[in-house]
Amino acid sequence: MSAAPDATPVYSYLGPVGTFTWEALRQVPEAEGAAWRGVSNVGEALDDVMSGRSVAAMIAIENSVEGGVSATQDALATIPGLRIIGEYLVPVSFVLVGRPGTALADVRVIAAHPVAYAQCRRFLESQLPTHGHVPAASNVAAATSLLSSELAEAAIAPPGITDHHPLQLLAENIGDNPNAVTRFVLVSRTLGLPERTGADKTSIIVELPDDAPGRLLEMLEQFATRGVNMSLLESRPIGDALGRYRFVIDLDGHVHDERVADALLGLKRFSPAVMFLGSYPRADRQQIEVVSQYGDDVFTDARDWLRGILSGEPEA
Ligand SMILES: O=C(O)C(=O)C[C@]1(C(=O)O)C=C[C@@H](O)C=C1
Repeated sequence: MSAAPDATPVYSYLGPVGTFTWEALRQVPEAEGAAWRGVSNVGEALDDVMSGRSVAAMIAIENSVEGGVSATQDALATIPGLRIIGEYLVPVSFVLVGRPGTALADVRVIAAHPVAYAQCRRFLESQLPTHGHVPAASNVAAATSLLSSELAEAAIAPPGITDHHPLQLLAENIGDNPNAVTRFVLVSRTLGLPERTGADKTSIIVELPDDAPGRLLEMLEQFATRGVNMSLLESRPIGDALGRYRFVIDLDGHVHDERVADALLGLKRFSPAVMFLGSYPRADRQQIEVVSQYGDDVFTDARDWLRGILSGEPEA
């Protein structure tokens, strides 16, 4: 799982070893026996994929407490050609660690990954109300920074960090929500569209044509009128002016499902910018229940009927 001989596929992930992103990559059977490249941020991971340095990258996309990871959503919206090919869930919990001999009362500054920091607010506000925060590239990087720098007295890290580094546990289970989960996606440019499994998700990013009243409803109607359920809808600023947003959307189903394909065609006619980010198996492998009126055969029958009319066949 380290240095890559020429033909060995490389997978990029937010390193170093032991991050939650590393945990997510351990769930990918194809990455076993491949070379793993630990990088410092999402941009670097995606750059590896775009340049061909790696076949795929694992990146965090959403946390159940903190919401969407904006760096990931914005990168996927602006880098064309990237495709999500898999989804993975990792339960996340956090500990506070310091250099040996440190007491909780000594802590003035905490090193932490911003997404981890945001998930530990309650503990920090009650136990260390006057602390400062230095951002770290990852949870493990936050912890190891204590060993090479005196910038912070403590770090937010994954449980188990003290098994691998000479650090002292200051507090356990400091996350606001004991059931917190982070959702990761495996992103590639070259590994093809995953097959339909019946338990799939499709991710897209959509812009509205203008800000006329009812445009958002018009976008949502594309799904409602085809029986397509949404499991995620988030807005992100486009960035060129105040009040302009793009929508990050997850749909139940695969682009090979007729109802999903038809909804995408409707969206494409309506929106000036639709980005297809991929169809891939859901992490929970839960089969999607499709109302019979939106089954594949209903769409193909309707198409056959129209084809008959166009070719002049008499109606049966
Ligand atoms: O620092 C890590 O361990 C990571 O894998 C990064 C990351 C993230 O980017 O959201 C992953 C899960 C946690 O929610 C906090 C941090």
